[in-house]
Amino acid sequence: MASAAASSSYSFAPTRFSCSTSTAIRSPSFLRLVSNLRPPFRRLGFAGSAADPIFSLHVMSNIQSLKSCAKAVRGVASMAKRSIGDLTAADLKGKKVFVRADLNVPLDDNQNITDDTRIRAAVPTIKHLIGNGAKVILSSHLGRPKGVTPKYSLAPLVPRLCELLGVQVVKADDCIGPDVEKLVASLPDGGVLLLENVRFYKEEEKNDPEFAKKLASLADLYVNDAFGTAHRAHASTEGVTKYLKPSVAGFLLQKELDYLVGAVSSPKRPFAAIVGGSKVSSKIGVIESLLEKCDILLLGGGMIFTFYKAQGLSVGSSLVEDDKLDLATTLLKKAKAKGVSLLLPTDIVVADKFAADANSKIVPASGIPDGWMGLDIGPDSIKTFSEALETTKTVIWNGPMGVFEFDKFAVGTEAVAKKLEELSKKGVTTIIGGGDSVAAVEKVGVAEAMSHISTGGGASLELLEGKELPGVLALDEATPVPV
Ligand SMILES: Nc1ncnc2c1ncn2[C@@H]1O[C@H](COP(=O)(O)OP(=O)(O)O)[C@@H](O)[C@H]1O
Ligand SMILES: O=C(OP(=O)(O)O)[C@H](O)COP(=O)(O)O
Repeated sequence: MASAAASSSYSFAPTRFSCSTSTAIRSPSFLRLVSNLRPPFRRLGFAGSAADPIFSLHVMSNIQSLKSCAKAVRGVASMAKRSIGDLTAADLKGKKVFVRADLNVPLDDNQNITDDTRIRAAVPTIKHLIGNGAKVILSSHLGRPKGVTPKYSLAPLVPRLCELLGVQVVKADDCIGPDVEKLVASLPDGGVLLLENVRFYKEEEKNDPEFAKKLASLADLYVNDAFGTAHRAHASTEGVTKYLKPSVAGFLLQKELDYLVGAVSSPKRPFAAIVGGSKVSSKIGVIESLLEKCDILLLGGGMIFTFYKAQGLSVGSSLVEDDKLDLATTLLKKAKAKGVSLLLPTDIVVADKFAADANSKIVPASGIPDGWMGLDIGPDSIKTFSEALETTKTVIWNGPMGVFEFDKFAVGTEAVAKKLEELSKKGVTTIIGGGDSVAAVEKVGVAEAMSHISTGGGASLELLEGKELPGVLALDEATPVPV
């Protein structure tokens, strides 16, 4: 399992080259390869910005240099998935495109969007389709409804979508059926129709073929940009691809794969991974997989106490998984055997109870008193971790260093977030692998600085574990690179 990501069947290789073709490529590794080419073999035009890095690199180059790039990239990634950038304007003009996005955003009690990150992340793909005169049929789930549930309607998303896209978005009351078909038929080129929550049908999560066929019948081609749901084999993420060709990746999905597979599989070194969060059991796969690739592994969060106990230290009333002590020992041995520098915190902030107003003190890792629980890493550990990260070129972070929801125990997590901001500004590739780490960098206000922040918690975890995502696997394979 550990090396699965490196040899994954979906990845970031450029999909086709020809002497006269302008090929859109989005891949940090590819950018590095191309930037290493000497002029006159390099003529590059960039679109996008570091702050909104849907990298779009248009390479118009000498065929010989493209062949050498292709060869080198193929050495890293075996098979690529076809992406929206591979479709020409003629492929899109006037076509009905079924776009599966993950617009599963948090709403408050008044149905106001409290974080629109996922909507903003879906915009580049939709705008590209609008700009090329396609008719966009936009689909998503929201929450986990059991049947039709007004609270989970996608209606509250319409104003924000209109605002971000700069066009009128028509909202359907269903996602299949005659009324939807009529709305699709009246959609102008460049128009956007938002279907109702696809999970209002139980057939969606069952990946029911008949339901998938009904969704597919609405459109001419399929774009999957729902990275956050790509680990689900549902009708709108997987089943539909059997009935709609071409089925390609959107810009967001492509970018997530570029970073979480591409940059992690062939990182600029030294490559450091920071793994935290609550339990070892939820991160075993990630740690094992990253041990195959990284040079430095920094561990924090609740999981460290299982490692300490495995080494014979007292952990007081800290979170421990007693059934994972052998595993912790195995992971420590594996790191040693692989020459990975695995660092555990040397000091801990302990609390007398699990509460925001708990009494706290800093103790060495070997001196956790009975009745006290470790809720954050201490200042010495922050210093050691910061120094270890100083010379890195790529850093991936998954899981907070402590109970960052309580301000008193958020110091370690915030220090790591700030260190990553500093490194990012120096050109280090910084990847935040979804989940609570995203909340942490947002809380600290350093999200903008990061190279990539994943929009999928579960999906990014599965990718980092080296698992293949059904929503990605189902997409068309890219045309092999002619060399
Ligand atoms: N020392 C600790 N003791 C108990 N819980 C912790 C500790 N450190 C971190 N946590 C908790 O871990 C949770 C996040 O864990 P996890 O879901 O594994 O991370 P992520 O969502 O980033 O993948 C947070 O709610 C945080 O409070
Ligand atoms: O929010 C999501 O996942 P995440 O909480 O793991 O990031 C996705 O929209 C997937 O939702 P699901 O876990 O209900 O399939």
